[in-house]
Amino acid sequence: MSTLQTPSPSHWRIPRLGVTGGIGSGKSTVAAMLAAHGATHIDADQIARSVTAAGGTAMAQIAQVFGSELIDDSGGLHRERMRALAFGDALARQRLEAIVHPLVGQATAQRVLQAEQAGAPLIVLDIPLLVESNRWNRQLDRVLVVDCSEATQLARVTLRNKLPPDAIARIIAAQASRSARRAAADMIIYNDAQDLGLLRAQAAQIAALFGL
Ligand SMILES: Nc1ncnc2c1ncn2[C@@H]1O[C@H](COP(=O)(O)OP(=O)(O)OP(=O)(O)O)[C@@H](O)[C@H]1O
Repeated sequence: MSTLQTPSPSHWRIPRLGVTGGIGSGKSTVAAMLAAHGATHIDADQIARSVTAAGGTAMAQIAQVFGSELIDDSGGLHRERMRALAFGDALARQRLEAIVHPLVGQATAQRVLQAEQAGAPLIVLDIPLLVESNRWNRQLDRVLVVDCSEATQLARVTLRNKLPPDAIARIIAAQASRSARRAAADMIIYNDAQDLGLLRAQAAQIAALFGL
């Protein structure tokens, strides 16, 4: 478990809760449940998709560095080629991340500011690669990890994305291990049950910890 950092009263601000977990763990579902209790949900994945959509802030740089090969017909990032590149060429992945991640960070910071100005009681940042990247640590007050077995991840992602098992296994292997994720957690929800009611009850307990 990481050390809890309580801001001093003079710097007191709206709490920021990072929610993370492996692919298919249920983090977006939990974040949406917390939003139903009144939290503002900021989705880093959705922000990453918007900066790499046609006209997105990352696209000019991506075209400059990678050429037209990574651009789809609409002018956005060609996701299928990007995935193939990212899994086959570590250097290319790093170059792409060096373009995209700072822009996601900036857009996220802007959304946080907007949520603070709007007086949100809790800001939930849904960040798939929170543990893999060390850029978020200092911006979060607490980290909630949604954890489940690889068998559960495989079953859920097979159902949702219709991806073959070996492709899902590759994604799981490229992400942080369960133990690394749990070591970064202040709170953990174990989400192996196929039961949204149970998950909702756990999310309600977390929301209550923040006074929601
Ligand atoms: N406890 C549960 N009971 C039933 N279905 C669940 C449960 N938890 C998650 N799911 C389902 O599993 C799928 C994956 O959940 P979700 O999208 O929240 O995961 P995620 O961690 O955000 O995944 P990704 O990283 O791929 O975006 C969804 O279809 C969701 O409805």
